Parts: sequence; structure tokens; C-alpha cells
Amino acid sequence: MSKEKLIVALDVNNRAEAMSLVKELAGVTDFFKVGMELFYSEGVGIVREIAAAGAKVFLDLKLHDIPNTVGRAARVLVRSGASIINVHAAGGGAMMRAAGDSAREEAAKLGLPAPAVVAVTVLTSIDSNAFTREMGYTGAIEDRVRTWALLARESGLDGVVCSPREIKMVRKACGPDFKIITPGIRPAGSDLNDQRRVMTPGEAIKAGASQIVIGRPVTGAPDRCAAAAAILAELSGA
Ligand SMILES: O=C(O)c1cc(=O)[nH]c(=O)n1[C@@H]1O[C@H](COP(=O)(O)O)[C@@H](O)[C@H]1O
Repeated sequence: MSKEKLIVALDVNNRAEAMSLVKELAGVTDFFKVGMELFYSEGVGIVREIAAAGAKVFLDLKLHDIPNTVGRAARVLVRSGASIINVHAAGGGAMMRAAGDSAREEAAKLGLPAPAVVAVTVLTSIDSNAFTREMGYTGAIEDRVRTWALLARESGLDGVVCSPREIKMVRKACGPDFKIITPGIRPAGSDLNDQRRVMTPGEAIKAGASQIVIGRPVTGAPDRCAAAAAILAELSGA
């Protein structure tokens, strides 16, 4: 099982803690997610520092704005050294196309590897009750995820972020090469926290996830390395 299947979310607000996690987990995973908290605290330097330490970075800023604004931001993020960047599918097809096209163009211009550009669909913290009653969406979450996944693919993006519950449906709709990155991962018996559409690491890989994203069950564990190693072992056994 490639350790790249496991992405650990560095949801911390300082480089010292982030880099100690990167070093501590080096033997178990070399793929880390930098989200808003760490990026707004430390800036693009933290992405470069993690990459310089030999690890890969999923830079999770969920770009969501008009096509011009997102396209220009995607160009800037190419220079960060991130291997994956994300946008929010709710921004529509023109925005997603602007993100993917701009990232590829800028990478070619700079002679850098283009990051994979994926679209976040329905957040894993949203359950069907919140989706329909509170947010006023009609239809099932799965239908919305399918629509946005197909739109992301049509817009030239590399994949989606969705919950493990939608993996099989997206795989069927978007084909074998489409990246399906799933947070909402909880080892059996662990606290859900604010996650609502979840699966265990083994279930998600068996369902066909390209990569899984996990944060608190690792970063909040007494022995973070052991927690990550146990997840990797579960992925290998799946
Ligand atoms: O885009 C993401 O990474 C993301 C999308 C989503 O739908 N759900 C979700 O949890 N995430 C991120 O994945 C990570 C999950 O963290 P834990 O709940 O601590 O495992 C967090 O950093 C979230 O920001």
C-alpha cells in the first residue's frame, strides 16, 4: 500500500508544531494537508518548508470566487510547491475551468509541475438533515455530489473531495482515473467530532478512494506516530 494514500491534516496554527508533526510522521506518511489555519498563520513559507523536507502538500484553501479571481489565485499557488490545490465546486464550471487551466498554464510557463486541482463537493460535516432542512437543497446529497463531480470533470479538473459515502457513485460516474480524496475518515470507535458522513480508513480504501485525509484521530492521539501507523496498516490490509 503506497503511503501516499494517507494524507494527514496539519490543523495547527504554528510552524513549530506543523514541522514537528511532519518529522515525527516521516516514516509513516509523506503527504500532509495545509489548511486555512496554518496557511493564514504562517503563509506560503510553510508549504515550501514541508516540501523542502521531502514531503508532499495538499494545500486546502477551497478557492471560491469569480473565475478571474480564482484563476489568478491558482497561478500564485502553483509557485507554492503544493502537489494538490482545491476549489469549491459551488463556484461553478467556469470557475473550475479557470482554476485548472490557469494552474496548468502557469506551471508550464515556470517549468514547474502542475498541482492536481480538485473540487470540494458537499462538506463531510453536512448530514442530510442539514442539507435539506437547514440549507434548503432539494434532492439527496449524493445527487448534488454527482452533479458537481461530473461538472468538475467536464471543467478539466483532476478530481473531487467528497465523503467516503459517495466514493462508489463518483467512481462509477467519473471513471477510474478521477481522483477521489475523502476526509470524513474515522478509525472504528473514534470520536466523530464534527464529521457526519464518515467511514473507517479500510472501508474508504475498499470503496475506491484515491487518498484519505485524516486529522484529529492522528494529531490528537497520545502517540501520533502509532496512530498514523495503525491507520496505514489498516489501509494495507484493506
Ligand atoms: O477539503 C478538505 O480537506 C475537507 C473537506 C471536507 O468536506 N471535510 C473535511 O473535513 N475537510 C478537511 O479534512 C480535515 C479533516 O480533519 P479531521 O476531522 O480532524 O480528520 C480537516 O482539515 C478539514 O478541513
